[in-house]
This record gives sequence, C-alpha cells and structure tokens, in this order.
Amino acid sequence: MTNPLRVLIVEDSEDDAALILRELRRGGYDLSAERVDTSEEMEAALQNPEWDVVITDFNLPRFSALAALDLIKKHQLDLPFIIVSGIIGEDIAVAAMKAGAHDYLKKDNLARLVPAIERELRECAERRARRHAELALREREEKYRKLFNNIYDAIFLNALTEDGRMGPFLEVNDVACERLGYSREELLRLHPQDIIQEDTERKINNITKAIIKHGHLTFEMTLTGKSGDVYPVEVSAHVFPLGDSHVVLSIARDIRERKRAEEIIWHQAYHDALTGLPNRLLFRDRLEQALAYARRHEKVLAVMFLDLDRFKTINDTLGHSVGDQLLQGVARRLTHCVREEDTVARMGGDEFTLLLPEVEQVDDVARIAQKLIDALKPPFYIEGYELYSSTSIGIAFYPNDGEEPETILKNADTAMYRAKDHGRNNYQLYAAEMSSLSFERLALGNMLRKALDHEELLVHYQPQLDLRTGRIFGMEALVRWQHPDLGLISPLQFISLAEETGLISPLGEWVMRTACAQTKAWQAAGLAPLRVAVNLSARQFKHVGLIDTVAQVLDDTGLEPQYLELELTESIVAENAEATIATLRDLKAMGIKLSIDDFGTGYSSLSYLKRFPLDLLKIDQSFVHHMTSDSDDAAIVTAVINMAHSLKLKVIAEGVQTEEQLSLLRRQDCDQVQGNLFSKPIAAEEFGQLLLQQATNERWQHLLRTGSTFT
Ligand SMILES: Nc1nc2c(ncn2[C@@H]2O[C@H](COP(=O)(O)O[C@H]3[C@@H](O)[C@H](n4cnc5c(=O)[nH]c(N)nc54)O[C@@H]3COP(=O)(O)O)[C@@H](O)[C@H]2O)c(=O)[nH]1
Repeated sequence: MTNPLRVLIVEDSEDDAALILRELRRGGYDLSAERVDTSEEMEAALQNPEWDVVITDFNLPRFSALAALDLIKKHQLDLPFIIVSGIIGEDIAVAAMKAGAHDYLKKDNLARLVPAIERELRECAERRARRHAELALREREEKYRKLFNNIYDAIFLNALTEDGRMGPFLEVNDVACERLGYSREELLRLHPQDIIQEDTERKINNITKAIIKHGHLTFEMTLTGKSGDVYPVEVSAHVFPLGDSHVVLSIARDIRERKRAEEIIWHQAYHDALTGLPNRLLFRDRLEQALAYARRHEKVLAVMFLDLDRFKTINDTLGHSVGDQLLQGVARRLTHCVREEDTVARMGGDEFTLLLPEVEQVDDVARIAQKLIDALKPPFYIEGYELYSSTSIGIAFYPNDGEEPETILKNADTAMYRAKDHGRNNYQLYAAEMSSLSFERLALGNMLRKALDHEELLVHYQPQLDLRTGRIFGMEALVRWQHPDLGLISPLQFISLAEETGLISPLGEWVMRTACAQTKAWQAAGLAPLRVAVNLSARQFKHVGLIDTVAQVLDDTGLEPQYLELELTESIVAENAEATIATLRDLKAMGIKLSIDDFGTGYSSLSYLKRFPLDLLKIDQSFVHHMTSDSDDAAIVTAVINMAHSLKLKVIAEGVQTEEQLSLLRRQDCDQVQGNLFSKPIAAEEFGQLLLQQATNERWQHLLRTGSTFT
C-alpha cells in the first residue's frame, strides 16, 4: 500500500533531489514531485497550493531555505518544511527552526527522512484541524455576537450568586446599551437593581427565586435609563448552568407601544368620550375599591347622584351640539369643585355621579353638594346663547344607606328624585335622619357592623322565676358587645344606633338564633325545658322577612316554638295597624309566646290589648323600683296586674331589686319576677351553673315562699 505524497523540492542538485525521492519511495510513498531552485520557480510552484511537504536544501546558488520559508509564509501555507542539507551548523539549524522550519536532516543521513515526514504530516494535519475548529468557533461566535447585538430586544446575562441572588451583569447587548443610554463598560459595572424602576431588593429576590424554581419566567417591569427615562419591558428570563455556576439570561422586549395602545384602549373603555370623565364602568370600579377600603378601615364614604334640571329642554330646542357643549361645561365645573381623590363620572345623558371615598363629617358632604349647586349657577355661553343650568343631587352614605355599590347608587338615585320633588336645584340625603346623625354615631355604626362579623357580640341571660313554684321557668336574652378596645358596651348605647342604621335586623336575628340554640342545648343536656324571651325592636318587627326569619331560626336550632317568647315594645302595638295584627297572629299561630315589654310607660291601652294575641305583660321596672315608696306606682302595678288577669294575660315584673318589692308583688298576685335580686344577666356558662344549683338554692326558695330572707 503506497501513500500519495506531493513533494516540492527546493534543490539545485538533480542528483540530491533524486536521492531524496528515492528515499521517499522506499518509505512507501507514491510521489508526485517538482524541483525548484529559484525564488521565481518556487513562487510559480506555490500557485498550486496542493503540496504536502517542502523539502529544501539550506543554501542554493540563487536561493535559500530561509527565503523559501518566507515565500511559504507569504502565501500563508502551513506545510511541513524540512531542511535536508549537506553541512549545516547547529546554530543555523536552530535559527531555521525558529524561523519556521520543522526539522532538518543531513543529506548523508536520509534514514530519518521518512519518519520525519510522517511526523510532520501528522502534526500538520492536527494543526490544520485545530485551525479549522478555531475558525469555525470564531465564525460561530461572530454569528452569535451579531445576533446578540442586532436582535431587537435588550439582552442581559447575570451571574447567580451561591445563595440564589441575582448577581451583576456579565454581558449585555448593544440594544440594552442603546436603550438605557449606557456604554457597555458602564452597564457591566451596574447591578440589576440600578436599572429596575420598581426596584426593591425583596422584589428582585422574589423574581429570582421564581426564575430558579421554574427554570424560566416571563414578567413585566419598568427599566430606568441613564437619563432617568423609563420604559416598560416584558422580560423572558431563563436560568442555566454555565461553567461551575448558574447564570440568568433575560430578554427584555420594549413594550412601550403596547402599553400606550393598552392605555388608549383602557381610556376609551373607561371614559366618557364627550366629557372625558370616568364612565359608569370606571365609577363602579372605583366605588368597589373605595368600599373595600372603607370596610377595612371603618370609614364612611358618600356617593352623590346628580341630574341636570331641564337639560332635555335645552337639548331639544337648541340642538345636540349645544347640549353636548353644555354637558362638557358642566363636567368641567363639577370637576373643579372636588379634590383629586374624589371621582366625578358621567353615567350617561345628563346624569353625573360623584364618589367621596373618605368622609369626615356629614356636613362636609352637604357643603360639597351646595358647592356643586353654586358652581352651576353662573351662565354658560355657548354658540351665542346664554344658558342657565342647575342640578338636583341625591346623597347616600356607606355604610348607612347600603353596603353594596348597587344599593348605594340606587339610594343616591332615590334621594335625587326626592331633590327633584323638593323643587329641583337642591340636594337631599337618602336617610333623612342622617342629617342629624353625628359622625361619631356613624363610626360606631360601622364598628357595630364589623362586631357582628367578628363575633364580638355576646348574649347574657337573666333568669325569670315563677312566684308560685319558686322555679326558674325561663330567661331573658340580652345582647352585649365585647369591644376589643372599649370593653363591654351596654345595649343602651348601641340598640338605638342599630335601629337607625338598619343593623337591627341582622343583629336581632343573631341574638334570636344564639338564644334559641342555647335554650335547645340546655334541653339536650337534660335540664327542664325553659322559655327564652328575646327582644324585638319596632324596626325589626316591621321587617318583611320577620316571619320567615323566626321560622328559619326555630327550624335551624330545633327549638319548639312554645319555648320562644318575643318581647314587643309598646310602640309596636300602639300603631294598631292591620299589618301589625296580622304579623302577631302569624307568630302566635306558629306557637310562639308574645309579651309586651316595659308595659305602662307608653301608649298601651286596654282597647289595644284586647285586639292582640298576647300572652304576657311585662311591668316596666320604673314602676317596680318605686312601688314601695310611691303609692301612685304601687297603684299602677296593681291596676296592670288586675287588668292583665282580666284579659287572661300573665304578668311579669322586671327590675325586682329588693325583698320589699318582691313581697308587695306577691301580695298583688303578680305571676312572675325578674331582677337583680335573683341574678343580674349572666353569661351562658354561668347561667347553666345557676340552673344546676336552683334546686339547692335555698335562699331563692325561701325568698319566693315567704318574701323574706333567712335571719
Ligand atoms: N331589640 C333588642 N333590645 C335589646 C336586646 N338586648 C337588650 N336590649 C335592650 O337594651 C336595653 C338595655 O338592656 P340591658 O342593659 O341588658 O338591661 C336589661 C337588664 O339588665 C335590666 N335589669 C333587669 N333587672 C334589673 C334590676 O333589677 N335592676 C336594674 N337596674 N336593671 C335591671 O333591664 C333590662 C331589661 O330590659 P327589658 O328588655 O326591658 O326587659 C333594654 O331596653 C333591652 O330591652 C336585644 O337583643 N334586642
């Protein structure tokens, strides 16, 4: 097997050249060779660059090995270059090797020629392969660099620190430098947090954690350039290993255009095209946000509903163009009357709304309403007309007039119609009593609303005793408010407020439910069945869902109706309306006991009582307190007891505090008693203990039997 070898021999002696070729053939090469001995001939030979090896004499008459080497370099050829010379000094040979020759041999020792050529061919092939690889790598690098720098997006490469934090920039592309206005060197000296607008270390750490967790992450952020310009970007970040550590590659796409387009679309969707004011959708959104804030921070907010008076006449008689300009003028004046944090919106047509997200005083809102009315007083000059406009304003408050956006808006709208009815060009509050309700009461109302949700309310129980048997036959359920800061608040302080704010219905239902569930629990624990008396306020009584609520509570708690007594105020029965009687009959038909509380203080008269399906009269404690010292009060107590008995009603005396009161009541044939003489209202647990002890409570037994204590 012979190997082809193309040899360029630089030699003036034909014989020496032949010797060399013979040696090579002997070494197994299939030769194609050319001999040159001048620079010109070599230059011509090198036009064909297919040589495998150059074998050269050192000194030729008109040429030399070093000159041949220069030509090889000039042509940028990497060829094994072997000097075969007669006499060559060591120093010359070293100089030739330094100049680029690969080996040198003596002509009289050609045995080394073939191994030298084989070695040099191998090394040359390796050199060429390496060069190719390096070239290919450089080309690839160049290609990627071009890509890296010419891509439309900014690219950042960051090191990840060992504890998983974003390290400094390792690499940035030209686009990143251009966009941010930094040179590459400047940017490489910065840390990501220097160019992120929303920078907080925590935020960057959180993003980094998410990138590490998922391997990649796409998110939006805003970058800040050297000049302070900001631009929003959508970043697509990937983490990957590089060398011994990990790096994050972030591609940040400029989304300024998209954001601008989004803003325009958003503005169009949420603003009224004619006036530029927020439209119904945006108003609703802001109202929801303001409500959430008010709920969280126990604040009061106000909504105004404005309708221009007689706008239609202007529109119909002077045309839409004038009408439109008037609406624009009105919008401008309204906007000037309020603060930046308030929202003026156009709901459509000639209707505007106003949101005052944080109200300090009811009076403040009234003042703003008057300011709006006054702002519209000066004439508008439109297309040569002098036009006068006015508005009717309805005002509703959170939480008093509703907790949901629809309710508040609806109530503000209702109040606006009331303003129209009052002759236009004025404002009206939805709840008339609001105008007299102090801000402190409003705030307390708000706290009470939360108290219901936060389980700050409690029910205490005060025993009611049968004067004949001496036993506890029932108890009155009395609500308490355990405020986290203010301590135990008396119902005297919050029941009327609950009535004014409409909270009495949910509060009353809660008390009824709790009391019925507790009574049932005592029954289930094996105690003798007791009747629980629950107070029903006038407003609660008028609530349309009362019957359903009571039925539902009994159903849910499992308490039989005869164990529930509802204590009604005199004001309820005094109304004597057909609806009242119907409700009482429905309750009675369910099997519930009905009593009149605080009897004697109000308007009750015998004729009313006859018409109502009642079971019990509760003599007001003011008479009981004074019956031993005031003969009039004693006479009233006697009259009430006699009258009740003649109507087949039982009588309970409340507020019994002394033994004298007790013995007088006994003498007057009172049926039942309740008061601090026996027990103050107490918590359910304590009341449970009291029930267990009643058989052994000799003091009570004695008291009830004899009307006096032990001596
Ligand atoms: N609609 C609802 N009204 C309720 C509810 N819970 C209570 N109330 C009404 O609040 C008023 C004040 O009640 P409270 O402070 O609980 O006072 C009751 C008793 O503690 C008190 N009492 C009873 N015995 C004595 C006594 O011997 N001396 C004395 N000084 N006070 C005594 O009387 C109140 C009982 O009131 P009444 O209902 O009239 O029997 C009060 O008007 C409650 O009705 C509720 O859940 N809903």
